[in-house]
Amino acid sequence: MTVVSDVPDLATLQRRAAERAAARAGGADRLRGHIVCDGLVRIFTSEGVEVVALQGLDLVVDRGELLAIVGASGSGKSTVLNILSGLDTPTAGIARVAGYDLLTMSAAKRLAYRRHTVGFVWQQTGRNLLPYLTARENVELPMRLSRRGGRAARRRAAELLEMVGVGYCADRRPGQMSGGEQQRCAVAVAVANDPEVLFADEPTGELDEVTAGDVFAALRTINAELGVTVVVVTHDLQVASQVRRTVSIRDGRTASEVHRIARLGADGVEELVTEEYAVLDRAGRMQFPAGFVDALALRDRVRLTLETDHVQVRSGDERSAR
Ligand SMILES: Nc1ncnc2c1ncn2[C@@H]1O[C@H](COP(=O)(O)OP(=O)(O)OP(=O)(O)O)[C@@H](O)[C@H]1O
Repeated sequence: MTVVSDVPDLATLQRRAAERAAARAGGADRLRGHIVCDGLVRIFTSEGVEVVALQGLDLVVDRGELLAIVGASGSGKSTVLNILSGLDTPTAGIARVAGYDLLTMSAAKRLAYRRHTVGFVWQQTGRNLLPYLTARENVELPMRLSRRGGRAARRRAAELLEMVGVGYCADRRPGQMSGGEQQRCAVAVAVANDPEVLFADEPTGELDEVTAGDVFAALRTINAELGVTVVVVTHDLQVASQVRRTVSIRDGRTASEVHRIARLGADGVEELVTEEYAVLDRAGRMQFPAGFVDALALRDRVRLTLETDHVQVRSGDERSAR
């Protein structure tokens, strides 16, 4: 069993996660679209005022992926996560996770979905762990509640704590552990019942950079070793260096994606490169990264020219066009 300190590089983890996920799914051809959001809309009404939190969000996450959703405060990140985790219902659109239709699901199915298909890690450590139980007892608890107690549960709890690098905390209560250790323990609790998908909402929001890195290492290990699809929501833009794909949300829509991919460099050595993509929705709309808009002072209208293999975008300002 792999422990956090032995974690291999991102590319190796990516391959391992894909292999484990394919094994879970029953073949590599069944990996596509573990999570699908299509034209997802969520409108809140409070005191007669409508707030459009999501306005046609598109997102596809494959089985076994490790994905971060980033965005400024109020961009709609928590709204997406609440919908995907079955806590909230969308107003319109498509939201499907592991074959469950989150719009039409009955209350009984929703409960089963939340108990067995998905796991959660929340920002507040107090929401993840019971303070009067040890780390091992916290991890055992979900299994006991699902009638999977006994020696097997004890063994799995110990293995999971080792896997996320806090095996040495097994007999400590949360109050005797650091914030980072508690969050890694929370990751073990979240996957105790072997969910297909793990959602984490700002899991490192209360941690410093180094400790946050340990928590991400734990999430990567769980993703690679168990083949669990992992979706992390955060406002921390630095997170792109910790995961393979980062989706950025702006104004309730998918704005752009950053992919980290392994490539062979000129010297024959494998290197990780970062590529940024804008997301085109079905109506052909896309959002430019804010940095591009600022750099060229793009405003209101832009001039488009179709070339043989690309589209050129220039300022629509007559003076700068001359
Ligand atoms: N229950 C609600 N009632 C009314 N408006 C809401 C509700 N929940 C969210 N909103 C609004 O929807 C928009 C998106 O909120 P959301 O919490 O998803 O953003 P976020 O990106 O997670 O922000 P943060 O990083 O600050 O948590 C915001 O304008 C917010 O005020």
